Amino acid sequence: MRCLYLAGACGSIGTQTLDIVRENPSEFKVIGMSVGRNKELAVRLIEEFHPEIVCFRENYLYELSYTPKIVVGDAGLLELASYSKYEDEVFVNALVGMSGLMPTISAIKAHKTIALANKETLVAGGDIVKEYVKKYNVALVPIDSEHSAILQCLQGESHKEIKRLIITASGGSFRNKTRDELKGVTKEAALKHPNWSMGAKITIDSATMMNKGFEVIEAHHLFDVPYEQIDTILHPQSIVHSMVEYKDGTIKAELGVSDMHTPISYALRYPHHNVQESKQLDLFGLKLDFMELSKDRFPCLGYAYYAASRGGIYPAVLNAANEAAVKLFLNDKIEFLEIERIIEKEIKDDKYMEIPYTLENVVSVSLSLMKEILSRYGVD
Ligand SMILES: NC(=O)C1=CN([C@@H]2O[C@H](COP(=O)(O)OP(=O)(O)OC[C@H]3O[C@@H](n4cnc5c(N)ncnc54)[C@H](OP(=O)(O)O)[C@@H]3O)[C@@H](O)[C@H]2O)C=CC1
Ligand SMILES: CC(=O)[C@@H](O)[C@H](O)COP(=O)(O)O
Ligand SMILES: [Mn+2]
Repeated sequence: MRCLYLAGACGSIGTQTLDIVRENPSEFKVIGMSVGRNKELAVRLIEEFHPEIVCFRENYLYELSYTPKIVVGDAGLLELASYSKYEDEVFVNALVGMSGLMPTISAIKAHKTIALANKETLVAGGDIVKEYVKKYNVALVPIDSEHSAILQCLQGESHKEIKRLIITASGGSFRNKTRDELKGVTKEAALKHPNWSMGAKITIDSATMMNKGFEVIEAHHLFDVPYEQIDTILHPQSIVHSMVEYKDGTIKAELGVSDMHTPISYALRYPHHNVQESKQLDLFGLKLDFMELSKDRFPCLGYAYYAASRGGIYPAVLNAANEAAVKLFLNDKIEFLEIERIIEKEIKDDKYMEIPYTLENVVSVSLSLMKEILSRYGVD
């Protein structure tokens, strides 16, 4: 029995993780969960899964039929991640944003396997997280669909044979628009992803292509592949979830329907696939297009490579500026194109070069930058 600690249980990845637990009660048990601001959903999930420890995002009064250990807020997330009683424990990080970094580190210190959806963890603190992974000798398994695909394509292969990783991108909600047509696009339109149903932040990240930039950084850390060997390609159907090209010309790809249950299930069972049948891809009539992904059309992708090349704290600055800018866009404070302008200004600023890359600095610089950008527009 794998014992799960699920942070972000009420979100898109969180609820899909719980679908898998619900269908496989002999394989998985939820020992802990963190719930969000949707009180009704939070209570429903707690009553259904009866975790021993629950982290509430805010300090409301909840009426429950039993008495779990209750913890609250950011400190509570760390308690949830550190709580440990069982043999085979997995911390599923389905939080969104910078809030995912410290709980990941606490869970590593508690010797838990990490099933990671929260890509911001690796964008902001990749090298530091990897040091902890090594020191505590835990497994870090990606949930993100592209990285799940790459992980599968790398099974049994040796690093020296890899030519490049090829990460596929759908193009997001505005993929058919020119840059001129992006002026004045609405939040409602931005939130309509063509292929995946996901939380609001990642859907906007997909529309700006920052999601792909983050995935390049995430892949670099997960698979120890240099940035020069990580490419992206436009693939509007999101059927090929990513590929690995080998030096002998072989390309391995992972294909499937656009359903996050599959990569979540693989991460929970790694290195095994689910033995029960789920949604199958219909190979007849399958149409697969691949096109160049232009950094002129999608500058955020270029910003991610640029921040990565600057190294040190710059990927954390990229992440924090993006997180604040997306929040402003979702709060109707800025236009869509302002997101990339806010990010560009920060990553081109030389002032961050003097800041040593430590965990403390990653957290403090990120939080103060987010606060500063939000305060420019009167948002907390
Ligand atoms: N959704 C997807 O298909 C995919 C997502 N990912 C990545 O997975 C992560 C989760 O994404 P997704 O599920 O879409 O996001 P959602 O917004 O749907 O869910 C995130 C959950 O985390 C909770 N949360 C956020 N911040 C905090 C905090 N500070 N303290 C406590 N709880 C918090 C939210 O609470 P509340 O309910 O109050 O908002 C919400 O329930 C992201 O990093 C995303 O990039 C990667 C690949 C695919
Ligand atoms: C499902 C998933 O992994 C998302 O990160 C997805 O990749 C978003 O799609 P695009 O960023 O390719 O639009
Ligand atoms: Mn992805």
